[in-house]
Amino acid sequence: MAKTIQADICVIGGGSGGLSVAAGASQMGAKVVLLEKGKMGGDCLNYGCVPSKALIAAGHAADTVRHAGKFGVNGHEPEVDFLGVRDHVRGVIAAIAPHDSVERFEELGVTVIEAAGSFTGPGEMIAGDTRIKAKRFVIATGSSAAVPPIPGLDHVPFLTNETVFDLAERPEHLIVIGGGPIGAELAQAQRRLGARVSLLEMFTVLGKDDPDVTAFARKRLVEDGIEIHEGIAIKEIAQDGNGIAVSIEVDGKPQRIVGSHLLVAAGRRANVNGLNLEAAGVTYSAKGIEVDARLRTTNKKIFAIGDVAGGYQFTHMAGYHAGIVIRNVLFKLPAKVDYKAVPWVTFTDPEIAHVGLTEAQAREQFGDKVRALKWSFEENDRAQAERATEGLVKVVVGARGKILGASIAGLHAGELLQPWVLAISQGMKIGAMANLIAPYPTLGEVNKRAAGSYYTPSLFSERTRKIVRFLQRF
Ligand SMILES: Cc1cc2nc3c(=O)[nH]c(=O)nc-3n(C[C@H](O)[C@H](O)[C@H](O)COP(=O)(O)OP(=O)(O)OC[C@H]3O[C@@H](n4cnc5c(N)ncnc54)[C@H](O)[C@@H]3O)c2cc1C
Ligand SMILES: NC(=O)c1ccc[n+]([C@@H]2O[C@H](COP(=O)([O-])OP(=O)(O)OC[C@H]3O[C@@H](n4cnc5c(N)ncnc54)[C@H](O)[C@@H]3O)[C@@H](O)[C@H]2O)c1
Repeated sequence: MAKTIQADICVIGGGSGGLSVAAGASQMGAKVVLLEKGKMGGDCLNYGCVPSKALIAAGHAADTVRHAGKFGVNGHEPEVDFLGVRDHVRGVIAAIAPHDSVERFEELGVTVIEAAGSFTGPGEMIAGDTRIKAKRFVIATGSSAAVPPIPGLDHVPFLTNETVFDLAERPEHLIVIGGGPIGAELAQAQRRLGARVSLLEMFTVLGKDDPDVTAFARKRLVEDGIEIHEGIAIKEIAQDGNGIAVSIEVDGKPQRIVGSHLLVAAGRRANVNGLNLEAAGVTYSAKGIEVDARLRTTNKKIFAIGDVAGGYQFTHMAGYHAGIVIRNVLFKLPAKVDYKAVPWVTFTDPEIAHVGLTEAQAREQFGDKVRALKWSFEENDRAQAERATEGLVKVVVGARGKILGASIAGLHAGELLQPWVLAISQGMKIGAMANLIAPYPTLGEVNKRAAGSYYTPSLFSERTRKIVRFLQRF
């Protein structure tokens, strides 16, 4: 017979979103139950951001050795110990894991149940042998790799983000399906660690970002030796001896690529299976759980946050959602999401970072009032010293210099983006960035210079010259 617990909030899923709600709500005095069916920390810690960034760091180390010659330092082809790389990735996860552990959450006063939750009605669910009745539920069950319906894919072994970080040896030839952030980041890391890599993308690599900036990442992926096949259709996948054969069509012509390993990174699907959402009156579609601007589902006592809510699928958005839910549930405030300053970074080398509107989106909304300001990393002294001159800041401004969006390609683009996130969230104008004193020599000067270029046409015009000449008479 199941025992019953009463709670103020029951959180389903101990990943980026669920842990933030549970920790916050419990420390603010609510009685919280947290259900986790897998590993605490969710995708980000165990199968996502953390292992991917650790693998990228290993790839970067290999690349630094390989190309050290440009600094006059003995550069050579590095020897990569793949087991050592795997240990490094596991070590990084282990260093962060205590922060997300059952022990820490129980110390914070959260009741953690390590079992899958399933609704049995609009206000209760069952997890293992426990029935939970709660005033509010927060569904934070995340997403998993979507497996495209390609003939033959279900008959061959393939890797996803849940298994790729367990590889104990270098893949001889890794075929990656999907050129989004997961595909591009992992393709480059694996290539730099010595694998041959083929990247297959039905549209364009990193197609969600501004092509002016993604061009820099794409160029480097090619220079690294990744074989990119864009605009292709995958017709069939089959076992070929010990390898895997992928038949593709490029401009109507068939081609066959045989690799040793296959990684599927073709988008995500929301984790709703087994939740029995029908019993709770929660509506969902293939995109995820339907939510309103307060992140309430069709059952107003049940919220959905993070990847399962189907919008921006980033750890920082799951964290942002958690804050909105806490304000709604604990403080009874009608807090709503505001997506005007959502940043994201793809951790290829060079990094690609974006916030706000792209130039195309801004022109669609504001027509020819929009100006795009660009500044190249080549003009930055620090980038020259670091030999990292391949990069660009592109800022989109509207009427009276209002900052609408920014995209950056280049070394540390993710760090360089942050002032633009603040500027857009605070509704600032371009003059604010143009007038700040940027320390020399920093990469951050590119932001000031891009902003300053807004004034170039009027500052160096014939009209200004006439005014200056006139004023010099006195
Ligand atoms: C390879 C990769 C790299 C990424 N890199 C980045 C990055 O650099 N930056 C970034 O911002 N984002 C990145 N992401 C995205 C990021 O991982 C997700 O956006 C984030 O983890 C979403 O958090 P969440 O809380 O919604 O879900 P998750 O963190 O996935 O947590 C969901 C949890 O719910 C549990 N669960 C599911 N169903 C149930 C159930 N019925 N009962 C109990 N528990 C359940 C799962 O076991 C899981 O632990 C990356 C993703 C991948 C795959
Ligand atoms: N740095 C980061 O912040 C980061 C890193 C990794 C993942 N993520 C998050 O995870 C999400 C999922 O990443 P993702 O890369 O899997 O998804 P995605 O949807 O961004 O990209 C998937 C790509 O696969 C392609 N594709 C789909 N089916 C295909 C097929 N049959 N053949 C060839 N190509 C196909 C799509 O055209 C698309 O370009 C991202 O959108 C992002 O929200 C973030």
